[in-house]
Amino acid sequence: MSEAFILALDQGTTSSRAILFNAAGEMVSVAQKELTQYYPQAGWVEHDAQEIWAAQVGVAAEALANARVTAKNVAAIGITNQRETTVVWDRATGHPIHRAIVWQDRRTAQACQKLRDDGHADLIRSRTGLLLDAYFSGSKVRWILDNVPGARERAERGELAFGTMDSWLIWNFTAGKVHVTDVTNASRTMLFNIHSLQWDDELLALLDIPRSMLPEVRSSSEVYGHTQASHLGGPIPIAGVAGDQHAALFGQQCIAPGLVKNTYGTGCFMMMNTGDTPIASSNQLLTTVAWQVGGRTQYALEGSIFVGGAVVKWLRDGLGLIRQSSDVAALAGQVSDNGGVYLVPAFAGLGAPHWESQARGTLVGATLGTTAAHVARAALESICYQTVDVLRAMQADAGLRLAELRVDGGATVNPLLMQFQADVLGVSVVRPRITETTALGAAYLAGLAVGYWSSPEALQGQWQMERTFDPAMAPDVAQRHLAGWQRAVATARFWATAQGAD
Ligand SMILES: Nc1ncnc2c1ncn2[C@@H]1O[C@H](COP(=O)(O)OP(=O)(O)O)[C@@H](O)[C@H]1O
Ligand SMILES: O=P(O)(O)OC[C@H](O)CO
Repeated sequence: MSEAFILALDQGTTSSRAILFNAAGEMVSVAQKELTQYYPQAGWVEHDAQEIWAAQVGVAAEALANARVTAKNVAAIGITNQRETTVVWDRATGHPIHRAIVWQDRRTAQACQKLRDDGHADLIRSRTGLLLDAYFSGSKVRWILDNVPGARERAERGELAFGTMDSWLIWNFTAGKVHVTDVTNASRTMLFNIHSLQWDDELLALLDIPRSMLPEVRSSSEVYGHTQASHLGGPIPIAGVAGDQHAALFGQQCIAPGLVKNTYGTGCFMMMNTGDTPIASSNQLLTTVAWQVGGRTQYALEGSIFVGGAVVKWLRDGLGLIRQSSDVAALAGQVSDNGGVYLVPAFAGLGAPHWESQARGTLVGATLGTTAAHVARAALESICYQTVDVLRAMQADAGLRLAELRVDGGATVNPLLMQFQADVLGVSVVRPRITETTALGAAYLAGLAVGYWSSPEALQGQWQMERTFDPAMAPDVAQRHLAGWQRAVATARFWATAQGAD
């Protein structure tokens, strides 16, 4: 038989990608399509689920065509996806009943506050490992049921299905025959008990969500179904599913307890493998399922930063300071430091470890001497400071000090960002040869399920370092920067609480 490949589908916040990998874990071809972002009101973010499906199947076909590979040479498909983003569709027609509500969307912040005021936060934390926040899918599903006319009645009659993007794509690839998700995506819904690995009836009752809407929960590495032949020219087993941050942890080979990765995409997501035991955080981090592979469930601690690389998109699209994202390094590089300017990019509230949902973007320290270059620098630095806050919380929870931080994601191409990250962390930042580790992780999960690779351990030789950024800043200078950042965060929090906020 001619060479076989694994196709990874990475359905991200800003784009849908398809990447074909060979047995050595090398990228053979890539196709990508940007997604439309809808901002119908301040704090709301939506996606068109039909556009996502069309884009995903389109890039999958393109990746195969680019490599002149046909479906019969694809051993399996692995799916990885932006997590929490919520779509509800009609089981009979397959049509979404509302645009997908994206993880960044804050429309349910008040509803979550009400649940907190009513004393439900501890129950949610103990069952799901999550903080009670609008970030997760649960309150978004409820919003759709409460706001789309007739939705609740239809859901109660069993006519509607809920899913995150993995479920939605599998449903479409299998023409509505398979309605599943995996444990990692389920663990981000605020409806899933991470200890029993089951949907939690008490939480479903609390959020008034009928169980009949929910997908069946499966492991992260098994055959869920086959693609309809019409989509990619032949049936292909879909054999791996994981939320993108979980897939990145797997792709970075962080398969042993204590290993940590940070992904710099739209947001920044740091995860530490904690092994077979879920660790409850004392520092406002999330406890989540890392993956379930070969009957073994591993857990992770996570620090979720809502605005990471998105701050660069904001410099480009919101402020018009740069024409393309890659221009940011040159603009920020025009000045040797931030000139006392700090930007807290709390555009969607602050995530870990602050969890201040009412915070908004805050620029402090500007003078008449402040230029666009200082703002660009402050924007890049904000990604790094947020990462320091999360890493400190994680080290405190785990009781260890990290030797190095493995990084990946779109923004890691920026050397200025990576060097400043090492400087303020005081820890080496290690960039692997393949920074598409999210897709690679999904490919691994799928390949393991169909015997394309024999075991997670057998993959370990594939991880290769491309470049290490060692700390080069004097510790007292780093401390001064971090102190400035802390004051800026305090200002953002004051702004949120003093106003009563909206
Ligand atoms: N040179 C750069 N410097 C910093 N950030 C960048 C650069 N190029 C792209 N980005 C940011 O990286 C993000 C895209 O990364 P990606 O991993 O594709 O994200 P996602 O999976 O969230 O869609 C965007 O937010 C973009 O602004
Ligand atoms: O699409 P990304 O890479 O920004 O990841 C989004 C996260 O999964 C949201 O929790």
